[in-house]
Amino acid sequence: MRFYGTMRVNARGHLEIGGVDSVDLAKRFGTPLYVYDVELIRNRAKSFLKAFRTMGVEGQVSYASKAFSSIAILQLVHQEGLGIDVVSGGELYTAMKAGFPPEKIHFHGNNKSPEEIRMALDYQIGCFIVDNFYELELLHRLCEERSRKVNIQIRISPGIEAHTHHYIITGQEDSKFGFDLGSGQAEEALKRALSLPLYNVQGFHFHIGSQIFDTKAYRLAVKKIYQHLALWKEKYAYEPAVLNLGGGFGIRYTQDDHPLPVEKYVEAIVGEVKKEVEERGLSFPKIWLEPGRSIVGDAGVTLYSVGSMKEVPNIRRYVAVDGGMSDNIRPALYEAKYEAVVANRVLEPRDRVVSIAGKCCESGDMLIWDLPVPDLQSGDILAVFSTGAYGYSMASNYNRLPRPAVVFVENGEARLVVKRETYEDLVKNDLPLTAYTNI
Ligand SMILES: Cc1ncc(COP(=O)(O)O)c(C=O)c1O
Ligand SMILES: N[C@@H](CCCC[NH3+])C(=O)O
Repeated sequence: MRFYGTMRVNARGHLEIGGVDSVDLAKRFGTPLYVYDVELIRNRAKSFLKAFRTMGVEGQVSYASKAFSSIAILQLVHQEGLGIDVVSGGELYTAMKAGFPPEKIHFHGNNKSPEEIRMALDYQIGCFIVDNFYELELLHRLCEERSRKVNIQIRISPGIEAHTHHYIITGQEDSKFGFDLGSGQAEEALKRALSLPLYNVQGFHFHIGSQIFDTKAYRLAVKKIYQHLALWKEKYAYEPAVLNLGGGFGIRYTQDDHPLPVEKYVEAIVGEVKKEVEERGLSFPKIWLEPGRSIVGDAGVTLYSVGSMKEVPNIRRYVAVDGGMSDNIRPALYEAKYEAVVANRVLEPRDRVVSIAGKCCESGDMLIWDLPVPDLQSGDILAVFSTGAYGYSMASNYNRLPRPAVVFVENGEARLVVKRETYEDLVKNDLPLTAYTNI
């Protein structure tokens, strides 16, 4: 097992994160528990910003808050100088509750409701990423209603298939997101947007997918869009002030993943844009990125307590933990792979192989197949790595399991940032049959 960030093994042979013993964390806050290495999050945010500075270009880095949204994480990324992207009224509300400056928020989504749009207009957020013709008209109508002019970016689907799980590619032609580039939809969207007086068309956005390990698809997408930008300058005298390339930068879940340092993505993207604008005599736009997973993904670790075990003779040993698909749906949804250690016995030889089952009533609720471990006992603490992105944010109350607590650790201190849900939380919106029939 390769440790990273502030993780290490302490003198008790326990996994330590942010200078705090993870076994103590499990005792103090209970399990399952999401633990975030704050220093690692800060460093990831800094690396993106530094990469732009090193390249000598203006960049905006907006954390994709769908990866993990809570008041504390948004305050943390704000401290580090990032903007954010939100995709729903709920994410926007969380950002406003966190005191996030509205001008540094931009709003994504392929089906923003009129209520969500009005809310964003009233908060005076920085930019709307317009996804489709319906929204192009709707947003403008609501701008008229509120007498407000807004910044927009046009989301393009560039027709690129990035090499990743087919559920998380988004830039291909046959996609629910954005205006298709090849068929002329994107041009039509630009033409219409330019004719609408309450729009300031900042530029274009694309996001080609998630958990991408090379720079090829980004470079290709830049190349593709510039073929059109040169033409659009001639036809509409329009050049984008912003080119937003979304997120998608891969992280390490297991030893088979070999992510690039974030600087490499920034270098490749900036390099490609520079080449294109120089060749075509266009002006250099401000480049925006929207990393989610690469900011918080490997900074998150989930701690579970080991409970029951079952041996299927000559086949497999199942070890069940006190969480599962309710706090991490990714193995069931994407066949996502994870690595883990026994946090209270990290240095012991890992001479057994077991499969880690969740506690939900689904055969598919398996967190890790074939994990090497020491001889496990009920009560051991299992630490699953790289759960920081799309773990808590995709958690559910399936089987009426309360969602875990979330703790930030830094410099030897632990801070509770999301309370564990209670059974009372689970029923607080339920109404008895009598109330229901009276509505
Ligand atoms: C529009 C957009 N931007 C940014 C992201 C963040 O992606 P990632 O977490 O892979 O960096 C996503 C999610 O895939 C997205 O849909
Ligand atoms: N939720 C996904 C990725 C999709 C991101 C949102 N466009 C994951 O866990 O990997």
